[in-house]
Amino acid sequence: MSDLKYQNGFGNHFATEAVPGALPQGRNSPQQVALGLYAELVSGSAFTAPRAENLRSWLYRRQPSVVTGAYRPYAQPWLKTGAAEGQPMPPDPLRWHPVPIPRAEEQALDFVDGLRTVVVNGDVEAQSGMAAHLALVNRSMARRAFVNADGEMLLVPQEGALRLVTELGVLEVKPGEIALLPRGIAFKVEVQGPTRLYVCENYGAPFRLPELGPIGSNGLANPRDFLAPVAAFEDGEGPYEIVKKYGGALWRNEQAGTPFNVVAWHGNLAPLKYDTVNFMTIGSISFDHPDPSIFTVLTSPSDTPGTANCDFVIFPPRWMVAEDTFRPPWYHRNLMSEFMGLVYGQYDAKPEGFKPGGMSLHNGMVPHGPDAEAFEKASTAPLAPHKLDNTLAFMFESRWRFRPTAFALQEAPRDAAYAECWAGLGDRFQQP
Ligand SMILES: O=C(O)Cc1cc(O)ccc1O
Ligand SMILES: [Fe+2]
Repeated sequence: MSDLKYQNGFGNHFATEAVPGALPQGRNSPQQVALGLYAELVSGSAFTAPRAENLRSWLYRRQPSVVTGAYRPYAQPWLKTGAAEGQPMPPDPLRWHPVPIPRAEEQALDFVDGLRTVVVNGDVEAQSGMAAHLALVNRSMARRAFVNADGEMLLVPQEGALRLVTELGVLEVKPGEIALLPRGIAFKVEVQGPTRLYVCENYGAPFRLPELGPIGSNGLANPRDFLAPVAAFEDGEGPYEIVKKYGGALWRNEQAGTPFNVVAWHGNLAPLKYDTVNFMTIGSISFDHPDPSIFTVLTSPSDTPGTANCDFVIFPPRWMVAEDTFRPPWYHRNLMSEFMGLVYGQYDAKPEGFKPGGMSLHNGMVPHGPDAEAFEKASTAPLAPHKLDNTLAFMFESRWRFRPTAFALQEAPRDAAYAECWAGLGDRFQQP
């Protein structure tokens, strides 16, 4: 990893130039931009969105993005979009073991070709819903960029580090960190070896920090820990391939030069990275297991208050101190649908069966909770303060039911015996 520079602060209005004097001062679109650059505005919201939700950045670049070729369809049969491309969903809990990362000699996969959609919901044309993908990657993108006009992408690396070259600069992320790439911003993914990541593709309202209510003005994910890149552009000759996701399909074209030609930019629409070690967890210091919403890092609201299009929730290392309390999650059924992954370590509700790199799906109103072994242990454990350490699980939680893809049901290593993990929960009623 190199010593990249970053700018701090979720939602900040950043200003950065890779060459001194490139950024216009006092106006956005002077008659002539310095250094022969072109001005280009990228909006992540309607122009008229309320100030608190308005997202846009000004890019000063060597050529504007209109200088490109015509698009033709690009085949990526594993990439699916919206509920319509999912399979019928049984009302069962589902779980998968880690999907192996193919060896580069067997099947070379970059980020675009390595995407495997696991679950989908919503409708991309209605700007609502999301997909959870895996990306199984063993090769860097070289003169190829990806642009997702269908949604913003939240990357959760699980194995292997990523170098993300974006129009707005370079970010490096490793397991334990996440990256948020705004809709429509070109990026490419460089890897160092076999790499697995979870990806949330959010068709809905952009992710933002959750309201804190009575928690107050600090805590959970603090804004200053989100890092944006500084302006950087690449040199190098030769054509570039642009792969664009647009309307649920992939398209490709060739253009003469690199899209990573932005010499300066300013604004609040920017890729971000965040290290989950900076998440300030809050939990019970008296009794009872709180709702997992206390672990929300980012939320994409829907048009119903408090009922998210998608919440990104983490289960990081933390102390368990609650008295006279069954400390793991309770048994439950929820309106919301829960897709989970495990970056590393053990998850307290499923210490053995849920593997790092694996996935689980508990859709709306599907009962779930600790497996029989976890129940037994937690029901009899001494309630001394206990650190859940070396662990990071996460959840993409959505108001819309997820549909698994054909890949998830037929290709991925599904744990066919998942439901048996609860079979040992016998009737223990003691009639007085
Ligand atoms: O089901 C799960 O494992 C996720 C979850 C965790 C928790 O602490 C409370 C509720 C919940 O859905
Ligand atoms: Fe749950």
